[in-house]
Amino acid sequence: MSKTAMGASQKDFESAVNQMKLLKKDPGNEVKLKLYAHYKQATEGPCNTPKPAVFDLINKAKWDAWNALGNLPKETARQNYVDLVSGLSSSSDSSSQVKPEADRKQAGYETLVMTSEDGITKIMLNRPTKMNALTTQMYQEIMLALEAASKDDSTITVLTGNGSYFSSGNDLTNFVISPDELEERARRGAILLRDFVGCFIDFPKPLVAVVNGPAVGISVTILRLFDLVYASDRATFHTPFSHLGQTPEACSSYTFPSLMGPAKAAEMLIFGKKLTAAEACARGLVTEVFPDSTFQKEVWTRLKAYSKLPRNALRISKQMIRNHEKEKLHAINAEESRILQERWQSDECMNAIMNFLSRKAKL
Ligand SMILES: CCCCC/C=C/C(=O)SCCNC(=O)CCNC(=O)[C@H](O)C(C)(C)COP(=O)(O)OP(=O)(O)OC[C@H]1O[C@@H](n2cnc3c(N)ncnc32)[C@H](O)[C@@H]1OP(=O)(O)O
Repeated sequence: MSKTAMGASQKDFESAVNQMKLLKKDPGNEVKLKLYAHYKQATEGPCNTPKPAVFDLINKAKWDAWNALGNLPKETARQNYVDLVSGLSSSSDSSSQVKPEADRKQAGYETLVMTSEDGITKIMLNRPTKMNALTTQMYQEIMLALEAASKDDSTITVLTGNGSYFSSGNDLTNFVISPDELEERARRGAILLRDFVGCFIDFPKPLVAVVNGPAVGISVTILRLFDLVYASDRATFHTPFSHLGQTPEACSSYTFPSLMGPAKAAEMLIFGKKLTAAEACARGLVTEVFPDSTFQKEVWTRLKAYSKLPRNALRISKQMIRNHEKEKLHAINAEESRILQERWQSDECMNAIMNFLSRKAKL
């Protein structure tokens, strides 16, 4: 769609609105909120409706997005809307050409980069501008990637993050839903969580976390299910569950007390104390800390050497260490997921999410 010196014409705008109706792929909540806000600004001007009630999550998120545009001129909003739709249409045009199943599986992941060389399969979380926050799609892709890695001929599997963060944990926009969807979404979220954590409990090969930067929430608790955790000295480890009206997951209600003792576990899991990499190492959550300046070089040199060790011996030793606890871990995982299903429907949790989304609270 061409721009004129005056920006998008009314005709361009109307055509973009129609194009949106034909879009095959859901562009995600974040883009939908931006489109909504620019549409309202282009057609009605600055936000002019009363702020919805705090528990009306979906309308509140829409109102916030529109209100955030302030006095943006209608013409600019119109142009932004047209640009947004045009970006979406071109990406969906290219992805709508149906690829053969085999090709799609190879090209595969939208939120991860998966590579395999020197006996190491690397799964890299790839949403660096969102601090690798974990969307529903990402949980699903990680499960698929782990399944593929468990069957490939690599010796070691590595999980790491692209950009400055390892991961900021669960993507809080997963919770932007209308109140009548809440119960069903919480139910599905609990199943997703149980299956996701289950993949780590059952993973058959040595699994290594290369923690390139800060880790939050589930990206911290899951670490106890890895065999090695290497951290940059820039990494921090933060589990602010109570602040979010939530409770521990990934078996951490059991693994953390048994790893560091109940008093230290309580400091992290109940009171949300953020640990430095050195503190996490002292508590046994991290295997070794490296200076950030040499982190990648040192870690990958080490892992390449380990990957040359006899593959079956590594795999069997890992299973011998882990098998004692497997059944117990699955039971704990199921119970933690059940409790979170209830928590996600609580006022405490909804308030905390709204505070983050309206930028009132950050960790
Ligand atoms: C179904 C399974 C559920 C499993 C249960 C799991 C529970 C958890 O993991 S609880 C932990 C949840 N995570 C958080 O509460 C972190 C929230 N994020 C933050 O507090 C901050 O973003 C930060 C401290 C991680 C980073 O702050 P800062 O360096 O100032 O960067 P920004 O806040 O500007 O972030 C850049 C960009 O990324 C978006 N983002 C970051 N983290 C998340 C997140 N967890 N969920 C959604 N979005 C996130 C942030 O909103 C910014 O986006 P834009 O404003 O669009 O640039």
